[in-house]
Amino acid sequence: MIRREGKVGRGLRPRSVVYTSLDFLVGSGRRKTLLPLSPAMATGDDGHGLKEVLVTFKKCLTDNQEVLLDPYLEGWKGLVRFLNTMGSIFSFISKDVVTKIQIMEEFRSSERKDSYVSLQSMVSYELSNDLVDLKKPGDHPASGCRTILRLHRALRWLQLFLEGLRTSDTDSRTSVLCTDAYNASLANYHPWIIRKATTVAFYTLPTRDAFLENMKVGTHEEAVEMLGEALPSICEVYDVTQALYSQHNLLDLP
Ligand SMILES: CCCCCCCCCCCCC/C=C/[C@@H](O)[C@H](COP(=O)(O)O)NC(=O)CCCCCCCCCCCCCCC
Repeated sequence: MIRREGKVGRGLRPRSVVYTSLDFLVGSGRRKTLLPLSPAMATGDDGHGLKEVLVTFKKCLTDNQEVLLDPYLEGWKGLVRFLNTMGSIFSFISKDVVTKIQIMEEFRSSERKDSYVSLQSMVSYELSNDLVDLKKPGDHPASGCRTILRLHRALRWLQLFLEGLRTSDTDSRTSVLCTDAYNASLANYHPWIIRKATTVAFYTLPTRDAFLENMKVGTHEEAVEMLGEALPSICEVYDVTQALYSQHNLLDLP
């Protein structure tokens, strides 16, 4: 049983994250139907630790600095599995990520799949074919460019949170680390209601020690060491994507 830091988590009954139309749907609201998840993705119980997940981001970058979409999505799927072990209060967040992963996977299995091999090829293909709503929502509400932008902003949160976790004292509160990382990144793009729900969910996060254990990487020291090894590739993927989006003026897509 994971020990919780705040009051909100007490008395929570674990339930597997199974998406139904009755669940609180957050996000664009453009896709109301979610495809069923594999049991591992739904419960988070795949027996793997966070190391394997974070290492996946290493595989994203090619020698010529292209970000490959398949490992990028694999990394996100692993993060969703991990998030699902944190309790059902986070299901509104994992649902949103799953929806975005599914949008991207559909591109990767469409007849235009070759245009979505990397973020660079996706940007080039979607822009040259006018497939992106640049100023306001229009005919392309779920373009690859805007969908990846949402995940890209979340990757910044992950980077800041993991760095906080890595460098903090043993008695630091994960809810504070998480809130600080959120306020410095994603919160700037979320409306009040999402910020509120998110901050409440953060209060249920386990203690730093329990969190490190849940990563299944070995001792706390080993977990911290692993974060130090994994973070540079996450930062690199973030920086390359940021430069790509900045170069094409895509950082504010609606
Ligand atoms: C471990 C605690 C996890 C805390 C997660 C912190 C991130 C909080 C994000 C809150 C998102 C709320 C849900 C809805 C968001 C959408 O409105 C919004 C905009 O999308 P739209 O333009 O299509 O409408 N979506 C987004 O901004 C994307 C959010 C993606 C959140 C990804 C969170 C991944 C969490 C992975 C946890 C893994 C932790 C590992 C650490 C060791």
